[in-house]
Amino acid sequence: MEPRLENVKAVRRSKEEKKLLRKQIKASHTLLKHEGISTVSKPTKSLVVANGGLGNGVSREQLQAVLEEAGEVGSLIMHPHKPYALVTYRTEVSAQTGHVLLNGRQLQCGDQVVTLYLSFVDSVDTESGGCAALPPGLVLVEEFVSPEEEVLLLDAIDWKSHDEEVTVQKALKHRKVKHYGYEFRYDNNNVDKDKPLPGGLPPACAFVLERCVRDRHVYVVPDQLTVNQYQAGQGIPPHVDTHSAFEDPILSLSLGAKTVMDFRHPNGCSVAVVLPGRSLLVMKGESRYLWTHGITPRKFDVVPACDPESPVALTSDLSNYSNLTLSRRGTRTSLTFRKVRRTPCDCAHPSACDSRQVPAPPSPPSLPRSRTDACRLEAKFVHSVYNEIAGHFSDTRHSPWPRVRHFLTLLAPGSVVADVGSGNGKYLGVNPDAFAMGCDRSTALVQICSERGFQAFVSDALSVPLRSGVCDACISIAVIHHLSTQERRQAAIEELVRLLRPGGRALIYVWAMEQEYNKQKSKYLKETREQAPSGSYTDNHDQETKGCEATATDSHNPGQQYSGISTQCSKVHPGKDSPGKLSVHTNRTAFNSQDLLVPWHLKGEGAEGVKKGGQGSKMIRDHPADTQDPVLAPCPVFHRFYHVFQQGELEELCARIIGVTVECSYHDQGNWCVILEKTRD
Ligand SMILES: O=C(O)CCC(=O)C(=O)O
Ligand SMILES: [Fe+2]
Ligand SMILES: [Zn+2]
Repeated sequence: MEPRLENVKAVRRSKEEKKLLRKQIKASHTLLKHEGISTVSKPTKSLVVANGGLGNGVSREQLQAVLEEAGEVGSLIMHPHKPYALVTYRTEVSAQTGHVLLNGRQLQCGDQVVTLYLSFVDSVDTESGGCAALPPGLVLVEEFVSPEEEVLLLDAIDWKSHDEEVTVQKALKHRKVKHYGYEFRYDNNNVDKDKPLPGGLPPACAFVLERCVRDRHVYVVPDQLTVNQYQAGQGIPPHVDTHSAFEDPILSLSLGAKTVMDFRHPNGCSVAVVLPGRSLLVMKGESRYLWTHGITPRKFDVVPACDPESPVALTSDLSNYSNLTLSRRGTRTSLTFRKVRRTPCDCAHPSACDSRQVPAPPSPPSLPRSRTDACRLEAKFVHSVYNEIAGHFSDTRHSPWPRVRHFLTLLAPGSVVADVGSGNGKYLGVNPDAFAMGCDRSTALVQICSERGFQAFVSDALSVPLRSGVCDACISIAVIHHLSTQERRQAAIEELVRLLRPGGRALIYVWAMEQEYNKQKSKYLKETREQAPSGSYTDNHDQETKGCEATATDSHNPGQQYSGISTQCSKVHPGKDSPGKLSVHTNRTAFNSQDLLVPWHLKGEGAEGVKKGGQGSKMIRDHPADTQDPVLAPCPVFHRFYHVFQQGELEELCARIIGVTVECSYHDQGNWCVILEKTRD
C-alpha cells in the first residue's frame, strides 16, 4: 500500500509542476506579446512577476512582503494598471530563491485570488512610456488650506438643508452635488445665466477666493460653486466643462480623502494626477479647454508610494513613478469655483468649443418625393458638401479597408477596375498591376486624385462615361448610401453592373443601420470623442461620418451629458421639431432612422486640407481657423444625407437586377457589403 501511494503522489506532483511550467511559459509569451517584455532562462537578479501588478489588484506592500521571503529586494517597479511587476533583488541568489519559492504562489486580493508566475529578465527598464508632464495650464497647489480651514469649509456645506431657493442639491447616481450662485444643469450642461440663485456663494468660502486672487490664480472672482461629494467607488465621467458656460480658469479645491483625476488629451495622451486633500487644482488654458478631466469610479487608486517621513502624496504624472502602490479611497468633497461666462467663448481651441459651432441646417430637407427633389437634395446635402470639405475629408482618409484591399489585390494583372465614388483615390494605387480609374461627383476630390497621380474624372455614379462591359471589376465604397431614393440606389448598382464584362465582379460597401453586429460594436460606435477629437479620427476602418465629436454621455449618471463640446451634436435634431424633416444624427450613436443627415465639422486643421482642393478654400483662407474671433472663425458644420441600409436590404436591391448574382455578402465594421458577379450581358 505505502509505496503505491507514494508513487501516485510523485506522479501528481510532477503533473502540478508541469502545469506550473506551462502557465509560466504562457505568462512569458503574454508579457512578450502585450508588453514587449522578454524573459530569459539563465538566472539574473531581476524577475518579472506576472499577475503581480497593480492592475491585478495586488498592492505594493503585499507584493513586497511576499518577495522579501526570498531575500532583500533592491527595487520593485509597479506601473499603474499593469498586470505585472518587476523586481530586482540585491543578489542573484535571492532572485533564484524567489523564482523557485514564489512561482505559482497565490495571493488573496480582495475577493480574488491571483497566482504569481515569475521569470527572469535581463534588465529592468525603469523608463515608462506615457506623457511625462502635467497637461499645459494645469497647476496643483498643495496645502492650499489648513486642516482647520478644511473642517470649516466642510461644515459650511449643509447637505441637510434643501432650500432650493438658495442652492440646488442633487443626488446623482454616482455622487452628490450642490450648486451655489447658479445651478449647473446637467440636462444642457450649462447654467441659466439670468437666474442666479439668491444666496450667492457661501460666505465661508470667501477666504478661499481671496487667496486665489491674491496668489493670481484668478483675476475675476468666481460667482458659481459646485460642490461634489464622492464616496469611495464614486466618480465623475470624463468631460470638458462647457466652454460657453464658464470662463477660464476653473478652480477645484479638494477636501477630505485624496483621489486620482484623469486628464486626457484628444490625441489619447492621458495623465493621472493625484489630488491630495486640501490642494487646489487650477485648470487653465489647454487643460481647461481641450483636455477632459474625470474621476474613474473605483475604490482604490494607484498612487506613488509615499515616503512615510513625508506623508503628503506626490503630485505629478503617475507615469513618472516607478514606486507605486494602491491607495484606498475615502470620502472626498470638492469645491469647484467657476465664473459664469457672459460672452461667447473665444478660446484658442475652436475644435472643442461649443461657442464656435453652428447648429442645424437652416432648412432641413424632407425625404424626396420626386426625381427633381432627390437631385436637389443630393446636390445640396452630398455634392456641394463634399466639395466644401474635400481637403479635410481627404486628410482623414488614409488606410484602405482591409477587405476592400483584399478584393483589389486578388485581381489578375492587367485588370481594368473602376472605382465609382473614388474620393481621394485611396484605393486607386492598391494594386499596381491593375489599371484603376476613379470617378467622383466632387470636382475637388477628383482634383486631389489627380494631384496624387491617379486617373480620375468627374462623374455621377448614375451615369459613368465609360462603355459597357469594359471593366473586370468595379468598386463602390461608401457611395450608394448617399442616394436618396431606392430607385436611385438600385440605378447606381445597375450602372456598376453595366460597366462590368460578363464574369466581372463588383464590390459594394454601404453604411449599415446595424452598428452593432454579432454583439460587436463597430469602430464607429466604439471610438470616443477623446480618441477622435478633431473630427478626423484615423481611418483604420474609416466611416464616412467623421467630423463630429461623440457625445460624452455620463454613463454613471444616465441622462447626463457632460461635455459642452459634444452635446451640440445631440441638440441638433430638426427632425424632432419639424415632422417629415430629416433628423440630424448624433455621431457615434446607434441610428434611429434610416434616412438622416450626418454632421461633418470642418475643423481648424482641415482648413489646410481644404486649401489643397476644396471649393471652400476661399472661405477658409479668409478666416483662418486659428483666429481668436468666434465670428470670423466658426467651425462650420456640414450635413450629409445618408440612407443607412438594414440587414438584407443591399442583397435585396441586387436581387432586383437582372444578369447578376450575389457571390457573397457580409458585415464589415458597420457596413453591409456584397460582391456581385455579372453572369450575362
Ligand atoms: O471633483 C472635482 O474636482 C471636479 C468636479 C468637476 O469636474 C465638475 O463638477 O465639473
Ligand atoms: Fe469639470
Ligand atoms: Zn471655447
